Amino acid sequence: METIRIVIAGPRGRMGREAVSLVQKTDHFQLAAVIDRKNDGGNLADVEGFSGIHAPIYTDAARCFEEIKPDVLIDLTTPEAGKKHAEIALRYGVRPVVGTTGFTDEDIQRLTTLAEEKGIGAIIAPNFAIGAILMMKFAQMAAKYFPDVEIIELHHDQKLDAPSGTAVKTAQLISMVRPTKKQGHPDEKETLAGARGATYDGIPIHSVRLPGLIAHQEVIFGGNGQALTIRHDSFNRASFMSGVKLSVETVMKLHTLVYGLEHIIE
Ligand SMILES: NC(=O)C1=CN([C@@H]2O[C@H](COP(=O)(O)OP(=O)(O)OC[C@H]3O[C@@H](n4cnc5c(N)ncnc54)[C@H](O)[C@@H]3O)[C@@H](O)[C@H]2O)C=CC1
Ligand SMILES: O=C(O)C1=N[C@H](C(=O)O)C[C@H](O)C1
Repeated sequence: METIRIVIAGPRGRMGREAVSLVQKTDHFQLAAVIDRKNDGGNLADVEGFSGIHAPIYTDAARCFEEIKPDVLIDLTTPEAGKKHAEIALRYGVRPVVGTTGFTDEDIQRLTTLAEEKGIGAIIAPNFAIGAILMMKFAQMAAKYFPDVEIIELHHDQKLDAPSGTAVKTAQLISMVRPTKKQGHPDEKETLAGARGATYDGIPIHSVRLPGLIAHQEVIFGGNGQALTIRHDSFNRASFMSGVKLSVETVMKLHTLVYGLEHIIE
């Protein structure tokens, strides 16, 4: 198998650390460089917690891609940085695998157009965990029979974006198979603003943020005299890594942008 040269943006973050470790232990992956907010010009090996892992550090994505010419960028940063990095990567012919969430439909459309112009692959994956992909697929299946649904996503309290990328993606998949409808009583009123949550195409989404949590989601369907709950839990960030590995391998064979691993995991 040919070696895939990878740049990781956000290596010191919770997900970035796992990704560095994944690349280190995968024979056909090579950590070519990292993009970090600090330590420009330094080496990852000199950063606490990365002893023995040699990779040049860049704060400027464009300069990194120009000098390193990697095959793939794995971005695990913040919504603002992730959008910028993905766009610069595509402009330099580097295939982005974006785990960072908080992208709007317009962001995804812009990156899709750019990937098409460049004729190279890109993946935006709101969730890399296989169980989460299945949860979303099962939810889409169930929505054909249970059109009334609410999503509750629960995450650690350091998360920047709400609702989660996974919750938005779940709502998008559900709205593909059910007609738009207003749920609840037609005359319902919130006596406390936000009580009924955010809505995506009429689907309420509720975001919980608490210390101690990692990443969890329930999709609750209500029907006549019955309810169906589909739940997924990530108890650690290693749960996302098989999806990161698959995405890096797959993006090398793509010529367009894929949004969501449900298109890859059949
Ligand atoms: N797709 C998936 O399966 C998953 C996605 N995520 C997403 O991944 C992203 C990162 O999550 P965490 O690791 O928990 O966050 P974190 O806050 O632990 O890490 C983010 C890292 O990005 C770095 N960063 C910020 N701006 C930067 C810039 N301009 N250049 C380089 N580095 C920069 C920060 O210094 C930090 O080290 C979030 O958007 C989160 O929603 C998280 C878990 C799973
Ligand atoms: O920030 C996180 O932690 C996670 N973010 C992703 C999301 O927004 O859906 C994926 C997972 O839920 C963990």
